[in-house]
Amino acid sequence: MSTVSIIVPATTANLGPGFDCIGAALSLYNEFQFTQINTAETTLKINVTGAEAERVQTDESNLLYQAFLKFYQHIEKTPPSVEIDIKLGVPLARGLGSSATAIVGGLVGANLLAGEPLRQVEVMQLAIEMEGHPDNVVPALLGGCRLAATGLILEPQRHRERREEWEICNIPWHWDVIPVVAIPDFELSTAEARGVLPSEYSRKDAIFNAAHLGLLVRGLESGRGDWLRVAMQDKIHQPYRQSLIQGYDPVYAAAVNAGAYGMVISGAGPTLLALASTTQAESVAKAMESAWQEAGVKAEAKVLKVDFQGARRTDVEF
Ligand SMILES: Nc1ncnc2c1ncn2[C@@H]1O[C@H](COP(=O)(O)OP(=O)(O)OP(=O)(O)O)[C@@H](O)[C@H]1O
Ligand SMILES: N[C@@H](CCO)C(=O)O
Repeated sequence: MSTVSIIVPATTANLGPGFDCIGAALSLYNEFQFTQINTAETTLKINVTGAEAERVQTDESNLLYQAFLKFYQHIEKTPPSVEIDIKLGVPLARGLGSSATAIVGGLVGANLLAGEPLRQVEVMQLAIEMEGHPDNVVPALLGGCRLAATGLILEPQRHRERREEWEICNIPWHWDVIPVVAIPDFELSTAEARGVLPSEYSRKDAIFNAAHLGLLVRGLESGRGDWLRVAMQDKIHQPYRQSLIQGYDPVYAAAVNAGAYGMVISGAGPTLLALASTTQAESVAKAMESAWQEAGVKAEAKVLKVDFQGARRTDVEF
């Protein structure tokens, strides 16, 4: 009987101007344990613990198990019978990549149980295909802050039109840029938050986001607050989603007045992410939590760290 235990970090996607292309892994974790059971027919048992455990499916529709099945389908092998233990540490539908932890966790767990027939880049490709955008699953798998660009590779010599490949680059994160998340007690599904976005944008908005994403990358790398203050703005998703998050404006004002470089929606929300210096992070967290409570919303603010390791085994010492 084989068992593998892994943890997968939460992630915050977009970081303002990097819609669907940049994200960072954070020090909040979901834990997954897979125990292979030797039985004739394929059976499944899923146990879920932690806050909101009752919200996670325990049958074959479970997203972690769906990723597990996708892996075995990809390697053209019959999936083994398995008992899965899920310990939740990442809140659901809050913009912290809970679905990405399930997709990455299912694929990584299956790869480990199967003796690692796939390389990490192949697992990453399957994860992006499942989620539909790279900015949560890539940092959840690899750790750190990651920028993903898809290059359409022309292969004229083979008369094949295009092969889409992802180019992933690590974005160095300065030690004095601290992620502060304020997690409200209401939810906003990614599907709903994507549904309010326009399908086309002006050239002016496209140029605005291109410039601000470049400045964001340099600001994260250098720790320069003057660059981050300007960089954390967006024309692609924030203007359409802010109204879905009750209290956005007062929480933004409180965060900046408490010394944050800036504040954005974490992923598709409703969690709000502020970036602050080490000395300001705690006061920014308190200010965001108080502002939301004054707006009538119960929220919990946490000063986190960037997780630079990504999904990893916890049952063996390396
Ligand atoms: N740890 C988990 N294990 C198994 N399934 C999960 C887990 N987390 C989320 N899911 C499932 O993934 C699906 C989407 O979850 P959720 O609503 O949290 O994702 P979302 O809308 O993408 O929001 P976010 O990714 O910001 O958390 C739901 O069916 C949920 O049950
Ligand atoms: N880029 C995605 C992230 C979802 O977590 C969105 O904002 O819809």
